[in-house]
Amino acid sequence: REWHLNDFDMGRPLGKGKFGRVYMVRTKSEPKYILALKTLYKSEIVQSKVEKQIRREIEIQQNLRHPNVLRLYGYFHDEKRIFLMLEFAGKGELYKQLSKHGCFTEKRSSRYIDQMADALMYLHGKHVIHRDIKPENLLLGINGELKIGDFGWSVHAPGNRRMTLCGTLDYLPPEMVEGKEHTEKVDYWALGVLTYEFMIGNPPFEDRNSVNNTYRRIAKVDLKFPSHISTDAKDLISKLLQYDPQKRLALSEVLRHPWIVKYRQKGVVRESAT
Ligand SMILES: O=C(Cc1cc(-c2ccc3c(-c4nc5ccccc5[nH]4)n[nH]c3c2)n[nH]1)Nc1cccc(F)c1
Repeated sequence: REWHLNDFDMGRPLGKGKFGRVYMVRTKSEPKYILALKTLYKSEIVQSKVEKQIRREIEIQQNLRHPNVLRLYGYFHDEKRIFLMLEFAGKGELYKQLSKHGCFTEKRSSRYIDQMADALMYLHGKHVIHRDIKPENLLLGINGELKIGDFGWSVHAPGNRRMTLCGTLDYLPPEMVEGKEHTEKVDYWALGVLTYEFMIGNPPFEDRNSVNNTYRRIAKVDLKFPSHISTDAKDLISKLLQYDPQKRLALSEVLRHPWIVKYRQKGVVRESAT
């Protein structure tokens, strides 16, 4: 069906995404749905020459259905703007929780990584590489479930698009730092970085003062753990942060890893990844 801006009651702003703002809105007609309406300005999209990327992101996200992937229900536009009807995530942005707590407990981190691995298995099953996994792109549903919210850099595998290195380098694997061909295995590396950051509060190869040194530390896999990290957690992270993409632990193995299994919510039935 065709949607228009006047189908919605406007709520409060939820955040400033890239290229535009996101508002909490509700449909006027029954059943009243709450969703996150993202506005993208056509002028900005044209100026930044990202039209193709936005089209790809819409096309990818519209066809994804997974409990840990934020839904894109549809979109519409007027002469100046494009409007995206995105799923409303009841508990907001994960990185705000991470900065509020500093870091998460092993149990909370393990449950998030369990959900991430499930979502990534689903995406890779559709030959979608995310390529931009980081706390800023994750949202939390009303029951605290994790939702991957952004596909700005996802491509159909295998990708080797030269990407402008905007944003953090912390999640880049060696093969992308070295501009080599990359596959879905870049997401395995990022999953390792994410696990580390959830538990320690900062990414493993970060050097706040020098971008070059972050590159160097990534290429060297210069991985150090604080003493309080459990052996199981260190084992999983080390098996994901392997220089050689082929050596990285497969997602199916992540889902069976002791550090993931021991914290898995009892009685939670996992929808088998289709
Ligand atoms: O730009 C994004 C990603 C994106 C998602 C969001 C976003 C931001 C916030 C929310 C929220 C939300 N819930 C909250 C609850 C409390 C406080 C804040 C909250 N934000 N729910 N859903 C959201 C979605 N901003 N940007 N997707 C996109 C872009 C272009 C094309 C396309 F198909 C998708």
